Amino acid sequence: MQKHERTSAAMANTSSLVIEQLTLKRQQQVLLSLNETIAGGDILTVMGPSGSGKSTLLNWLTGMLPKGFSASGDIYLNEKKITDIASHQRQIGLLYQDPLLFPHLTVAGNISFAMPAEAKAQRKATISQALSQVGLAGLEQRCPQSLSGGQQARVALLRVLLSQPKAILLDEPFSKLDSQLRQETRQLVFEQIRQHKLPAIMVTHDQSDADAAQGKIISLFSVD
Ligand SMILES: Nc1ncnc2c1ncn2[C@@H]1O[C@H](COP(=O)(O)OP(=O)(O)OP(=O)(O)O)[C@@H](O)[C@H]1O
Repeated sequence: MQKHERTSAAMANTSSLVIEQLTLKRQQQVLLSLNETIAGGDILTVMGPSGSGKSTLLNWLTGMLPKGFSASGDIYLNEKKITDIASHQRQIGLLYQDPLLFPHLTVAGNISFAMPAEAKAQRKATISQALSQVGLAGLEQRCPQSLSGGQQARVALLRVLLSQPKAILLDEPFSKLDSQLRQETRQLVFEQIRQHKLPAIMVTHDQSDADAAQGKIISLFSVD
C-alpha cells in the first residue's frame, strides 16, 4: 500500500490500524501473508482452523512474537509506525476469553490499574461513570470473584477502554459466556468500539460473532 492511501484512510476516519505487507513465518514456513487497513470503529474478523496463525497474528501486533517465529511487514497506528516500538508503548488494548481480573484488587482497583495518571478524585469519578454506563453502578468496591461471568467481562472491557488504547484486539472474547450473555456482552463491546472509534481485530471461531461485527471477515488456512 502506498503512503497516500494510508493517509486518506486515516483522514476519512479519526483513527486507523494498518497492517502493511505482513509475512509471518514459523521457522522457514510461511504461516500467513496480510495487507489490511482497519478504520476507527470497524472490526476486522479473523477466522480459521486451529493452528492457522490467529493468535500468532495478535502476538505480532502486540510485539510479543514467540521464539521460532519471524515477521516482515509494518504496523501503522493512526499514521505512526509502531512495528519496532515496545509492547507496553503500543497503546493496543487486548481482551481475552478470560477476564483475567486481579483477585486481590477491587473492581475499581482493577479498572484503574492501567489508566493514565490523573487526579485521584477525577479517576474515581471516571470509573463510577464508566461502571454506570455498562450497568455496574455502585460495584466499585466489590471483589471480582463475587461478580457473575458477564459482570466480570464488563469490568475487563472497562479496564481496557479506560487505559485509552488506540486500537483493540479481541481474542475469542465471548467464547466462555452462555448464549444470552454472549449476545449482550458482544453488543456492549461492539457498541463501545464504535463509540470510541477504535479500529479492532477480533479472532473467533463463532460465525455469529463474525456476523454481529458487520465488518470484513478473513479466513486463514492451516499450513500443517
Ligand atoms: N509458542 C510457540 N512455539 C512454537 N510453535 C507455536 C507456538 N505457538 C503456536 N505455535 C504453532 O504455530 C502455529 C500457529 O499457531 P497459533 O496459535 O497462532 O494458531 P491459532 O490459529 O491461534 O490456533 P487456535 O485456534 O488453536 O488458537 C501452529 O502450528 C502452532 O502449533
